[in-house]
Amino acid sequence: MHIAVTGNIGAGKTTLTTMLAKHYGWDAQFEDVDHNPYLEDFYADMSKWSFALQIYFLGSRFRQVKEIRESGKNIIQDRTIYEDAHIFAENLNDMKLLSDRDFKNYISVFGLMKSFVSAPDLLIYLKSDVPNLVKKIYKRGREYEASISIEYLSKLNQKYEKWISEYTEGKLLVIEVDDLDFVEKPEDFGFILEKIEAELNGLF
Ligand SMILES: Nc1ncnc2c1ncn2[C@@H]1O[C@H](COP(=O)(O)OP(=O)(O)O)[C@@H](O)[C@H]1O
Ligand SMILES: Nc1ncnc2c1ncn2[C@H]1C[C@H](O)[C@@H](COP(=O)(O)O)O1
Repeated sequence: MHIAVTGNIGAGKTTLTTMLAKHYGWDAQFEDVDHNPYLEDFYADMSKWSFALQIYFLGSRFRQVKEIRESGKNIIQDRTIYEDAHIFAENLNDMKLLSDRDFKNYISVFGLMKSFVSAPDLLIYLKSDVPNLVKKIYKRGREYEASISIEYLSKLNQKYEKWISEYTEGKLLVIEVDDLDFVEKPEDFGFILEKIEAELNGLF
């Protein structure tokens, strides 16, 4: 079984993925952030590094897709390949930080890869508003993310809302996380587990 956690930067994906993997004994797949050779440069100069970063994330995410297909294990994944294309690359193109020529090139490679990608059995969307995302990004304290603007996060949130409203590839669970503290409050984590189990009924 393949479960994926989706949502904007700082929504709580990595935290929830870690907690669910521990709770259910699933294997977890995380984003390539700490050893990412482009991320810090990207935040310093988005226009210069956007194409290189998108190609890097696409390759790294496709490697995960391949592992999920081949492993036969229960896997929970922190962010999907769809988000790279439909949220981040598209938004960078809208913001003129990724040229039309590079975006077309990227989308043509993504299109080829897409035919090998199966949607997760369950997609869990962590919905959060921009002020809360800012607070959580600040709490996490990655220095290079200090330059992330409200405008950038708002545009990403709009893309997420549109993408989720049109998502039909598999089961979808939307969790509004702004009033939940699943890190500190066991009852909030319990609330999320109940929702997941209701969706998974029939998949196990
Ligand atoms: N629901 C929550 N309540 C309180 N703190 C949270 C919550 N979700 C995430 N956090 C905190 O916010 C920060 C960012 O969370 P993280 O899981 O890294 O987000 P993401 O992977 O979506 O970018 C972390 O410091 C985490 O502990
Ligand atoms: N495809 C991407 N393009 C630009 N930036 C991306 C992409 N995928 C992830 N990121 C960034 C956003 C954050 O700074 C880090 C980690 O993501 P997070 O949502 O905090 O788990 O990578």
